[in-house]
Order: sequence, then C-alpha cells, then structure tokens
Amino acid sequence: MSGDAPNSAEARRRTAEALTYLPGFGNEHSSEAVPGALPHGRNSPQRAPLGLYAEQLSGSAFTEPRAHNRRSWLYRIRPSAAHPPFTRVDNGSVRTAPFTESVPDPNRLRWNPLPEPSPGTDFLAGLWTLGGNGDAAQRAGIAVHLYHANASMERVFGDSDGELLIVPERGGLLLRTEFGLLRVEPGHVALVPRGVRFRVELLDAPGDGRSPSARGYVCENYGAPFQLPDLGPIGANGLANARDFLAPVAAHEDVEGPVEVVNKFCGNLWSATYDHSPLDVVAWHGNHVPYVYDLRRFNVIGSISYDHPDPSIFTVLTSPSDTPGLAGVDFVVFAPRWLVGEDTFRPPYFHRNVMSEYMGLIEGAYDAKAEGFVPGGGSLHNMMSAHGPDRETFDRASAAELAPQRIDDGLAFMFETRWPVTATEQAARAEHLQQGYDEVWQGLQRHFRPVDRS
Ligand SMILES: O=C(O)Cc1cc(O)ccc1O
Ligand SMILES: [Fe+2]
Repeated sequence: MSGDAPNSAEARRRTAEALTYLPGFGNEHSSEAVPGALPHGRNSPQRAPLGLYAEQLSGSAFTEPRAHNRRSWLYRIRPSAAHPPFTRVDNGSVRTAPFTESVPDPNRLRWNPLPEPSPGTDFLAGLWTLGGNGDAAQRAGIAVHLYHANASMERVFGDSDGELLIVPERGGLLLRTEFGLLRVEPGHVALVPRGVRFRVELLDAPGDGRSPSARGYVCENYGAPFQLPDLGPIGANGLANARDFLAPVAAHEDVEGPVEVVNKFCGNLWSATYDHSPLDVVAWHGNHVPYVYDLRRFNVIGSISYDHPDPSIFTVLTSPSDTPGLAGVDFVVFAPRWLVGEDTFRPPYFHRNVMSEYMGLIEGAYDAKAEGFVPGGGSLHNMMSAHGPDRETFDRASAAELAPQRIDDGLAFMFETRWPVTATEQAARAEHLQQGYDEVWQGLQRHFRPVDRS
C-alpha cells in the first residue's frame, strides 16, 4: 500500500482497476454491498433489511410493454425524498432543446477541440452544448455536448431530462453512481440512465503526465432509452454483444454531511445541499442501470464482396422512435476493421442523407478525411447536406490498389439523428469552429469523358 490520500487520482486509479461488474445489457441485475441488504421474494417488505429504505426508480411508464419496461429497486440509507428544496443555479454552458438561439444551418460545420478549461473545472462546469434537436420536455430529441474538465466533481449530478451517453476522448473517468462504480477510459462509453445520480472523478490528475485534462463527448438522449439494434439477417450474434455491457456492483457512500446535488430539469440546473450523500444505495435490483462498454469489443461486420455498406451496419445502440427503423438517434462506431471490397471505392461515399450526422473522433484518423478532423473535434452534416470523402481521400482511394487493407489507426463515432441539429449560439460563434471547411471538397477534378475509353 502506498500512502496516497484516499481521494487522490492514484487511489482512484487503483480503485478503478480493481472493479468488478455484472455483465449483460438489459438484464435484470441485482447486487448488494452488504450481505443481506437485498430483500428476497418481495420488493417492498414491511421493513427493508438492515434498516434500509426501499425506493423504486422508474425509467419507463409503469404500463409500458414488458420488453420496454425499465425500473430498479434501490435499498438505501435514506430515501431520495429526504432533501431540501432545489433552487436555480447558473446553467453554465449547458443548453437544452428546443434550440431556438440560432437557426438550423444547412452548411457543413466542423470544430476543433474545446479550449483548455480554467483551473478547477469539473465535468458539469466543463459541459458545453454544441447543439441538438427535439424538446426535452416532450422527451424527444438529443443534445450533443462536449466536456473538458481538469477537476473531479465533489457535487453529485442527475439528469431528469434524459440518459447520458458519455464518450471519453482523453483521460479516464471514475463514475461513482447510485448503483456503484464504473471505470470509463477513452475507447469506452458509459451510459447513465435518466435520473441516476452520479459523480465524475478524474482518473488522471492534471500534471501527472498521463493526461493534462479529461475531454470527451456526451449524447444526451431525451427520447426512448438506447437499446441494442435488432440484428435481422445478421443472426443471433454480432455488432455490440449484450454480454460486453457491464453494470456496476453496489457500492454505497455512507457520508453524513453537506453534499451538493445538481438536478438538470427541463433545461435548467437546480441545486440542493443534502445533509448526506445520495450515493447511499447499499443494494439494488432491476434493469434501469448504468453500463460501461468497450468499443473495441464491437464486432464489426462489413462487405466481403463489393461496395461500401451504409454505416447503420456499425450501430452500437439505437433510440427508436414510433416509426420502425427511424431512430431518434443511433450511436455508431467506426472501429478497426478490414476493407476487402473488390472494384469498390472503399471509404465513405459521397452522399446526402435525410438523417443528420454529428461525428467525433476518439483516436487517430477517420478514413473519409485526410486532415482537419481531429481527436476531440467534431463535424456536423445536417439533413440533406452534401458530404463525403475530402478531395485528398477521393483521389487516393480512386487510385489505390485494392489489396486487403486493415484500418486500425482510428476510432470515430457518429450520433445520427432523425431531426436536424441546431447549433447553439456558443457553437455557431466559437473560435474553435473551423473556417473554410467547405474547401476540403474544392478542387475535385472533372473526370467526365462522354466516351469511356478505359
Ligand atoms: O459521413 C460520414 O462520414 C458517415 C458515414 C460513413 C459511411 O461509411 C457511410 C455514410 C456516412 O454518412
Ligand atoms: Fe455522412
């Protein structure tokens, strides 16, 4: 044992590395941190074990079909109801749908990474909304946020407006949630259900040489909770496998003393100072639970004959809408894979899409863009806006010798949504918005020959 302070980054990293998990997306999980804390045979005994309070947390209406029904039972030191009034606090750089500050823009937009945060910026203070769609109060649509933090949260956060898909790009995170702890490194994603309270701590202390700060992306999904996509003719296995999603085991925080709890509710941040930690759940069971998933576990499926398949083949999670096949948002990953298509233009094709595409880069490079699309940055190609390979990529891929090729130098992702994404004012005016993005498609030569002599 070293003499590190209990809440030092080093101590957190040791804790995170020793974590155990419960596998299986959508499972009916259960866990107890203290033997005997979880009641058996009923959810709500007259007196819950060990003097705990029983509480149900619902993520779906009570009456939704069983396949979509989500709830967990929490056995906690104090019920969540034991709190003082919430009062409004500054929303910082967090914005919420409906996004009315600016008009939706048909132009292709691309951003560099967020600038450095000022010292002492925690995950919530470092959360910066790029844009989104829908209406949080109608429980439809998404927000795209980025975060850039250099301090661990001391306060606790819960989002009443939607679930949070957290995509770290730089710096590992330790999520202390009501359900237990998750270690989330770049290349992993965490999914925190609507309303679940959690604290984000940094695994790498600024200045320890590992990572100067923690950076990443967040899809806040106001709509139907993310689920695994149907596999259709792919069969019973493939893409993201359910067993690779890991839920935490119960780990309670028994803290009597002031803890600030921030609740995002219909677009505003509200704060209350509790006289105890709300992360005091000693046992729980249910299916409304957080997960961590390692994107490198994604089973990439693609063409082994010809043509470039549509990127829906790379869907990790989907938030369905009332129209079959039309997602509120799909989360798609471009993971390392082989390209073997014969007589095929192998990178993403030129296209115009009724869906709107926000893309981010976790590591390396993306095969449609030779430069300018950088880790921590992002691009927005809204409904029907024309995009695809940049000039350099087009020229290279049109001339390439089509030997089998492994793409293993990058990890990119996309939030693809049925509604156009309106940028916030801060995103539309940001210094890190790239000027001249259109130029990547300038200079594409005319090659047309009315008589083909090839
Ligand atoms: O625009 C993009 O880079 C995303 C994308 C990738 C792909 O392989 C096919 C279509 C598509 O929109
Ligand atoms: Fe696209």
